[in-house]
Amino acid sequence: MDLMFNPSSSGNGEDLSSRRSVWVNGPVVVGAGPSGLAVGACLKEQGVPFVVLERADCIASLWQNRTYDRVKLHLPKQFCQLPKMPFPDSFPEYPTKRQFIEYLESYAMHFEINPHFNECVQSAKYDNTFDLWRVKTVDQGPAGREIEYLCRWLVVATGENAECVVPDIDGLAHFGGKVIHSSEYKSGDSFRGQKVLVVGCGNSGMEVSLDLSNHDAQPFMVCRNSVHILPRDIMGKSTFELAMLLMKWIPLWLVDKILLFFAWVILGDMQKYGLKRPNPGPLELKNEQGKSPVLDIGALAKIRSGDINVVPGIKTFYASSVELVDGVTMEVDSVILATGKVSSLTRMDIRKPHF
Ligand SMILES: NC(=O)C1=CN([C@@H]2O[C@H](COP(=O)(O)OP(=O)(O)OC[C@H]3O[C@@H](n4cnc5c(N)ncnc54)[C@H](OP(=O)(O)O)[C@@H]3O)[C@@H](O)[C@H]2O)C=CC1
Ligand SMILES: O=C(O)C(=O)Cc1c[nH]c2ccccc12
Repeated sequence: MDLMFNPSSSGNGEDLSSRRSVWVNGPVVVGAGPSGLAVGACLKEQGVPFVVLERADCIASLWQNRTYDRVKLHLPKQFCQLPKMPFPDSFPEYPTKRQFIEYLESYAMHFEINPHFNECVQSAKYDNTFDLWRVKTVDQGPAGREIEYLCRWLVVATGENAECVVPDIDGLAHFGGKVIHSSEYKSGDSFRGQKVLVVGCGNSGMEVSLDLSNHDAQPFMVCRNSVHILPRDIMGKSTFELAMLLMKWIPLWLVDKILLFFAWVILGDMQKYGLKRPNPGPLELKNEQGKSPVLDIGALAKIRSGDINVVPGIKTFYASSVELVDGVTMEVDSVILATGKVSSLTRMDIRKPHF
């Protein structure tokens, strides 16, 4: 039987060398992003042994490898800090990418969380016979070694942004220019002087378009549908904080009306620029469809000034141009797909216990 309990590892899953099955005397946590680290810190404080499995070669790989250089948290730091260790006082209200990563690294070090890197979870199945989880991983290295972790508890902390959404748009394969997903975008520096089609108008599409414009590129941002744009701050307070505060006292629909009133006063009517608002309010939309409102950090001013152009949905790509649903065809040099990300839960085969 390949089930090998390993008392010498004292439940921390070390000393695996050639073994294929490892007993973890506590939970297995999948993912070493902010949530996985937070779970690890809380378990550590309680003296519960655990193992964190991470497919990348570092903690917080989304932040380290799949965000652009100038990104900042767009919610104030008090809403983004992890349990038991606040952000340093010296950090600004909206920490930069570098600061956030620095904080997460010192957090992992402080709580002595040492994830098993380069181990990608393929499946997690609950074995009703033995009353334990069987978590299968594949090493991301060339050997592709497989390990099965056996544990009684499983924490999946793989986040909502694990996999890039790359839509199948007509003709895109024939487009001759550069095509990247927004998660590969680092800076507008390499797009100077180019006409760049940014597909999608969520927070990524808006922020990438702003960054492109700040680097003397000419962004065209596709808004095929509608989007809620809110100011990041309202009268010196973050919109998020204001929304959370109001929600304690008044119903969600009324908070939505208040947010939209402030958005209208501060940002004006954006419809004339091709940015229609969805019918449900911003909080209702987030609650019911998980769609985040855009928090404006400067893109709207660029849209108003004509430095960023909003265009409708895409019909077809050609070798060096794109045809839009309104019949207009325009030459573009590059395409950035700011079309979102999804959780990796559907890729992982997770079977819960049946009682
Ligand atoms: N500074 C920060 O903190 C930042 C935070 N984020 C967060 O990351 C998460 C992901 O954001 P983001 O990457 O913007 O993804 P989103 O899922 O929020 O937005 C995707 C956008 O792509 C559009 N889209 C998808 N497919 C197509 C298509 N085939 N043609 C045209 N448009 C298309 C969607 O339009 P439709 O609505 O019609 O489907 C939508 O506008 C969010 O929670 C966001 O708040 C992102 C960037 C910066
Ligand atoms: O950061 C995100 O992805 C969000 O969705 C933030 C968010 C959720 N609900 C809000 C209400 C007002 C402002 C921001 C948000």
